[in-house]
Order: sequence, then C-alpha cells, then structure tokens
Amino acid sequence: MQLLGNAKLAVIDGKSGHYTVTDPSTLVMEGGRIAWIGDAAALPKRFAAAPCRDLGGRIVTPGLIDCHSHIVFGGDRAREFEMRLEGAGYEEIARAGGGILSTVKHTREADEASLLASALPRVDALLAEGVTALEIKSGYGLDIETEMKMLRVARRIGQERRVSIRTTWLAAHALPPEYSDDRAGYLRDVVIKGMDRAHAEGLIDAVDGFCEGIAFTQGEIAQVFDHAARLGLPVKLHAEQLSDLGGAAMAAKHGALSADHLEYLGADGIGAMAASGTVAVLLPGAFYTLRETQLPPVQALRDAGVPMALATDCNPGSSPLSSLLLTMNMAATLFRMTPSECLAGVTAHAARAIGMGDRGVIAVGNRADLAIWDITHLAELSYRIGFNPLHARIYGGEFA
Ligand SMILES: O=C(O)CC[C@@H]1NC(=O)NC1=O
Ligand SMILES: [Fe+3]
Repeated sequence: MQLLGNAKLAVIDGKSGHYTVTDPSTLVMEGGRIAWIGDAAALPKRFAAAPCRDLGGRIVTPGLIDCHSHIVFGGDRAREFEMRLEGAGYEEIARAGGGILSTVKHTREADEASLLASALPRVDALLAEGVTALEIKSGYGLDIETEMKMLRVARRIGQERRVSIRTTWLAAHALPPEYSDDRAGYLRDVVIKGMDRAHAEGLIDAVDGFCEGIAFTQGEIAQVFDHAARLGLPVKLHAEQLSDLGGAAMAAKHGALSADHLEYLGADGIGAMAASGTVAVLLPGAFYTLRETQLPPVQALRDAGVPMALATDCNPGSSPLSSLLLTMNMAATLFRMTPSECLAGVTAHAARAIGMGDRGVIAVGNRADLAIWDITHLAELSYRIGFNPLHARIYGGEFA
C-alpha cells in the first residue's frame, strides 16, 4: 500500500468534458488499484500507517495511453521521406511497391530479437512521457508467420517493460505481392486463417483493417470483421484517411471500438459512430507527415458527442512519431482541439478505444496508473513543443 499526499488530481467534468485539478488531496494505492481519494484530514484509519510520498502540490493525471501504434517493424523509411520531399505522393509511393510493402520486406527478414530491440527505444520514449498502456498492431508481415511474430514481440514488450500492451491483428493492412492477383485468397488464407491461429495462441486482443483505395474495400473488411465477431474479438478500423469509402460507418455498424484517422469522415459516418459509441481516434502525426490538407471534422464530432482520442500512429512511413505529448500539441495546433480534449484524448477516450475500461480516469477501483507532472496548468501538456515535464510515472500502484 502506498499513499500519495499533497497531490492535485486532474478530474474531468462528465458534462463539459473540461478538466480541472482538485485541491491538494491524498490518493491511496493498494493492490495496484486506486483504493481511496480524499482530503488528508478524512483519511480512514486503516490507511494511516502506510508510507506516504508527498508530491509537493504537483499535478497528477491518469497514465497516458497510446491507443494506435505500429511500433514493431523492421527497417525504416527515411529514403521515402526524402522521396516525398522530392515531390512523390504517399499513394504514388505505395502503388510503386514502396510504403508499407518496403517495411514488410524488412520485417519478414528480421527475427523476434531484432524486432524487439528496435522497438524498445521507441517504447521507452513513450514511457518517459508517462505512458502506461500501449496498443500495438501487426500489419507488416502480410503472411501468417510474420504477423504472429510481430504480435509475439508486442507481448514481449509488456514483459520487458512496465506497460500494459493491447495487441491488434492488422493483416488486412496491404496486399502482399504474392497475392497481387488473388485478393480473395489473401483474405481467406492469410487474414482469416492467420487470425484463427494467432487467436488460438492468445496473441490478439482486437482486429483492425485498412479501408482505403490502396488497401481493402468495405466489403472485404466486413468479411474480416464478421470472422472477428465469430471469435468474439472486438474490431477497429483505419477509415477515411485518404478518401470517404464509408469505412467508419461500416465499422460502427459492427460495433467497432474505434475508427481511426477520419480526415475524410462525413455525416453518415459521424452519425453511425455516435449511435454505436465508437471512438474517433485522430492521428495528427500522419496528417502532419503526409502534409494532408483535409482536416478531420472535429467540430461535427464534438456536436455529435463522439468521443475523440489521440494517438501517435507510430509507424515508419506515415507517422514516425514516438511522442504522445507532441501528438497532443499537434492536435491542438492543427486540429484546434482544446487542451482538455487533448488530455481526454490520451487518457479516458484512449482507454475506451482499446477496450480498457479500468483506466484512463482517476477513480477508486481503477488501475493505479498515473503520471505526475512538473506543471502549474494542465494546458502545458499540449501547449509545449518538444518538452517533457514528467516528474514520475506510476504503473500498477508502483513508481516505475
Ligand atoms: O506507411 C506505413 O507503413 C503505414 C501507414 C499507415 N497504415 C495505414 O493503414 N495508414 C497509415 O497511415
Ligand atoms: Fe495506423
């Protein structure tokens, strides 16, 4: 058992969605959970003998959650970064066999140990900013063995570091060259058969797909989602990133945890997401890297009451970003989200986007995953560019 004293706790107002910080309070952590919150003077006797760490009036938020990442991959795409600067477009690079497929080649060639070794520095950068939960997708194998290899590495990250990992099966990310003229065969023999095998090995927490002109159609993704439902797996979708194919609406109708990217999301998709409670995961790192000009419909999502989450989308092509604080700053400056919305986007709403209902909010009974900051105002977390004011990270009730 551990007490945190003199702590200003970030609490969200359910109605306004606005964050405030409490007066200096005491928070009790027991068995990895938040056991009690209140004024020191009212501390129950049963907690009185427990060690107490005085936080000196520092602000405490829930541990940050990165709810959308491709952080396990082989190689890098610096050369393509250069190509884009020389005028090539993202879709042009993808159609020329670059993009995702060039990372596939490197990921297939890499063994588990080297994939783990190359991912850990990126994960450590996130943990240094107070991240306590991280979603990691497959999607750079596009064959069963490599897709499973990626998710085994994702699971090992959760053993090597004090962070909770949620894994996502994203074999429906791109069509590999060996199936270029057999889309149905790829979906049947790799995406769906591989999902069965990976699920049987306990490697999958959710299933995702890329619904886009350069990837898979609504109908193809629906097949994948129907199979996920048969296995009892929740779904999420890369949707409306480069065009409006109605992916978000289809995902919402499948009860998706989230629809992600959403620059080209229209009224039908927004309505379907509001009706199903599907979280809108916005990815400003990809918007920024690809120099996208179509903004996601933040005001329409606000008006419809669709919860908005934020994530790094950490991947070697469209979002080589390993900072959730910078993600928050981008969302504020580029998408005009408020500091409160940005904080909710990487805590409460991010937890919903990966189906982890017991975190992302400081409340009794929730996991004691917390971030302690050297800031005087919560807005500093999205205001600053490239500065990390983290004082300490608490994972499962222990200083990590
Ligand atoms: O470029 C890559 O490697 C992944 C790009 C990433 N995947 C996806 O479905 N959309 C993206 O932006
Ligand atoms: Fe992504």
